[in-house]
Amino acid sequence: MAAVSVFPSPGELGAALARSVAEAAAEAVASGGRFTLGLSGGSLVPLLARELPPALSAVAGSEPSRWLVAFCDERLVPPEHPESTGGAYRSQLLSQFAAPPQVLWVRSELGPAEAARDYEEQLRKAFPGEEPPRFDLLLLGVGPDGHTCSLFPGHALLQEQNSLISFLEDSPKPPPRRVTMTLPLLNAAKSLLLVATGASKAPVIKRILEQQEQQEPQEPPPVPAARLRPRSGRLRWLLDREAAAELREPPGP
Ligand SMILES: O=C1O[C@H](COP(=O)(O)O)[C@@H](O)[C@H](O)[C@H]1O
Repeated sequence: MAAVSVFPSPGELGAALARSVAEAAAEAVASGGRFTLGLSGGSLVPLLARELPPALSAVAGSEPSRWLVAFCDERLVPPEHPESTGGAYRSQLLSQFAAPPQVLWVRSELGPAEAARDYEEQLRKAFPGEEPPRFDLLLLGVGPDGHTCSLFPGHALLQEQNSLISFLEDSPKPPPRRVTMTLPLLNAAKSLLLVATGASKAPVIKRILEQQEQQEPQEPPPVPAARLRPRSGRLRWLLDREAAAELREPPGP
């Protein structure tokens, strides 16, 4: 069963999220020399930009210069476009680091298929000998429809078994052209942290947690985020009170 923490406000959730990232970074660097982190876009960007720098200052050994950062999905728009996840992280978060991490960028100037192929190649090079690569930590969001990364309900990409990275040109949420990590890569991670805030997410959070709790489902759960079941890693949800409003017995922080 997934671990679920509920916070009184998005601010308190953000502080706890940043602390968890800083602690995971220090632990990974101490044991393996580097910290591999996957970032999602949307509401996570401003949250991390505000909370992560101070949290890193408080945890020794968590310096970003020892990190490898990748994006869990990317919208195929120019980096300066307001919808670019990489562009948003570059201007809002990475620009705050004195010594930046190594970053795997999705090359949005390429067509979708070529951008996905190039990004998968970058990933494989960054994790030599690991099949599939196992990120230390992936930070994931979830939309009100239950999508996570750019994996949308009912989309054929949910069936992908072979590629680590795939692309779509028909995202129901604009912009339509995107590159995304696939379920085999996501579920290989050592740790997944799912973050959701706001009342618009409450109904889907209830559905996801119910679907995730099924031990051996007959069918793969229809909601994409409910298919996050790390093979041997940890999965933890961070919710604010509004997103957790429909849970029967909301847990505490
Ligand atoms: O389109 C996307 O949506 C999800 C959820 O975003 P949020 O703003 O509702 O948190 C996000 O995780 C993903 O990276 C993004 O491309």
